[in-house]
Amino acid sequence: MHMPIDPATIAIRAHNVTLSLGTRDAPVQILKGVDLTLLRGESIAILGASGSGKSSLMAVLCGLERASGGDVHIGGVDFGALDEDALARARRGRIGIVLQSFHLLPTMTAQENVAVPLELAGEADAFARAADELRAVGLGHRLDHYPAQLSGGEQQRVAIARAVAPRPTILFADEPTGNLDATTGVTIMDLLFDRQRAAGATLVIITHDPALAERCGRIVEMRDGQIVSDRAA
Ligand SMILES: Nc1ncnc2c1ncn2[C@@H]1O[C@H](COP(=O)(O)OP(=O)(O)OP(=O)(O)O)[C@@H](O)[C@H]1O
Repeated sequence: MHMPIDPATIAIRAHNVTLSLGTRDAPVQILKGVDLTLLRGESIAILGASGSGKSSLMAVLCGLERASGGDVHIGGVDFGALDEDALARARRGRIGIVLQSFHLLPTMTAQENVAVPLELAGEADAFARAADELRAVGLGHRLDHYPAQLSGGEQQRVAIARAVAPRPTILFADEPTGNLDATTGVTIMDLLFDRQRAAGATLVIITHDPALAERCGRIVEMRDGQIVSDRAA
């Protein structure tokens, strides 16, 4: 028997989500009716072959891409009903994203990269908070370094600090260790789980790596734009 889920425990609820891209004459059905409920504080791996729709699903779940059909509620807010400004406001501070290729701003120091989003979110002590977050990922001695002066693993630590600093309720990581060697990758994942737990955030990790997926509490598998399995790890 299924127990009903308390709505207060839901971080994201996607219902019958479809995504169609391409041109009007040649549309491509990328997501084909995805139902997914993610709970507060849980960690979920989204596993699937290249082209199965993992990144597209993430883009829809975090409001970067609008679903063509169905609906996405994040923290109880219906993202489909928001205009662009309201969507940007709703995303800010609520959603953190870590990508494979770090995406740090090259003209800003590590501390500035972390502080600027905090300032945008209206934090009064953004630079002090940024320094604290960088210390928490072991980069207290690299505050004034520019991305080009940091190793790949260090850059990903900055990206994690930046994503976590605004205390998001949901953290997305798309192949976060894809550009790192295996040992650095494990260290980075340890940090990501550590910071997730500290923030009490829901963590969604997109990966090809079954070993990494097994470290999450739950594994969702995609194939050809659909979820084909959803199980506890
Ligand atoms: N703008 C677009 N127009 C048409 N098709 C697209 C567009 N963006 C993505 N696709 C297609 O949608 C499918 C899903 O892509 P997506 O990037 O979500 O897959 P993925 O599972 O994340 O793959 P990977 O692991 O290789 O990153 C692919 O077949 C891709 O070619």
